[in-house]
Amino acid sequence: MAYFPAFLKLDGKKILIVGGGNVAYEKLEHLLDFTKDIHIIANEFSEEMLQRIEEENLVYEKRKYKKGDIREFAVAVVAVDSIALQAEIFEESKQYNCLCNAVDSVEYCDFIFPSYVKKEDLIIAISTSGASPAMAKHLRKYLQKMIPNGISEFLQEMKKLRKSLPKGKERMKMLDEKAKKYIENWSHNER
Ligand SMILES: C[C@@]1(CC(=O)O)C2=NC(=C\c3[nH]c(c(CCC(=O)O)c3CC(=O)O)Cc3[nH]c(c(CC(=O)O)c3CCC(=O)O)/C=C3\N/C(=C\2)[C@@H](CCC(=O)O)[C@]3(C)CC(=O)O)/[C@H]1CCC(=O)O
Ligand SMILES: NC(=O)c1ccc[n+]([C@@H]2O[C@H](COP(=O)([O-])OP(=O)(O)OC[C@H]3O[C@@H](n4cnc5c(N)ncnc54)[C@H](O)[C@@H]3O)[C@@H](O)[C@H]2O)c1
Repeated sequence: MAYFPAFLKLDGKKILIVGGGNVAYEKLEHLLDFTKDIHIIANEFSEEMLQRIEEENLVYEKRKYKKGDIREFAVAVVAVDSIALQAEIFEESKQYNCLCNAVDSVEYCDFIFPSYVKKEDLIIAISTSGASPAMAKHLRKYLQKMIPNGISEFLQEMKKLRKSLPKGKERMKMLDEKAKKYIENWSHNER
């Protein structure tokens, strides 16, 4: 079965990253675009990871993962170089209703990280269902070049209009035409 694309609300949800290497750093960077409530446990941390942790004032522990560590977390990202530990934490996560992502095997993932383009309110998520993360990355770069930066202001304007005008067919028609026109003029909009 394919993955269901959903946008997860992280407010009030505690995130645990296990691992302090290159992949943990990439996952941390992506999570930081959406939440600061991140706790990290690893027996070794890379320099860049430690620097980012300090910049963001995150809680971290330099030690081995131990059973039960995920208890208080809503989401766990297991970025360690051991498939056995990824499997173990995934199994454990079921006991605590914790959503788990394991970086080496979709078998041990409740969800996978998409590649994404983010321009304030606009978020476009891309997934290849794990078939080719490299392809997801290049498709992201392609879309990033295509979408004008001005889209953030355009979305703000649309948001204001939606709030200020009364609900109904007329508002729907007007918003639909404005959005259609914006995309038709894509090439004239500032990149
Ligand atoms: C999109 C992105 C988001 C992010 O990380 O936030 C992401 N991987 C990215 C990059 C990337 N990852 C890898 C390469 C090397 C080239 C290649 O293998 O293609 C590159 C490219 C690079 O780094 O240049 C290697 C790799 N990745 C996974 C495995 C394990 C396996 O497949 O078995 C291995 C093999 C390890 C090995 O054996 O060496 C697994 C996963 N990686 C996913 C996400 C999930 C599926 C996403 C999907 O396809 O829908 C999934 C299933 C789980 C997860 O991580 O959640 C991010 C791009 C962000 C961006 O730039 O936009
Ligand atoms: N999903 C992806 O996007 C992706 C991309 C490339 C590689 N990978 C896979 O990700 C894995 C990690 O790669 P990396 O380059 O970050 O490795 P790394 O060796 O740089 O980092 C591994 C980290 O795991 C920590 N660790 C290991 N056992 C631990 C334990 N018991 N308790 C706490 N921490 C522990 C280490 O201290 C270290 O910080 C590899 O197995 C690789 O195949 C995934």
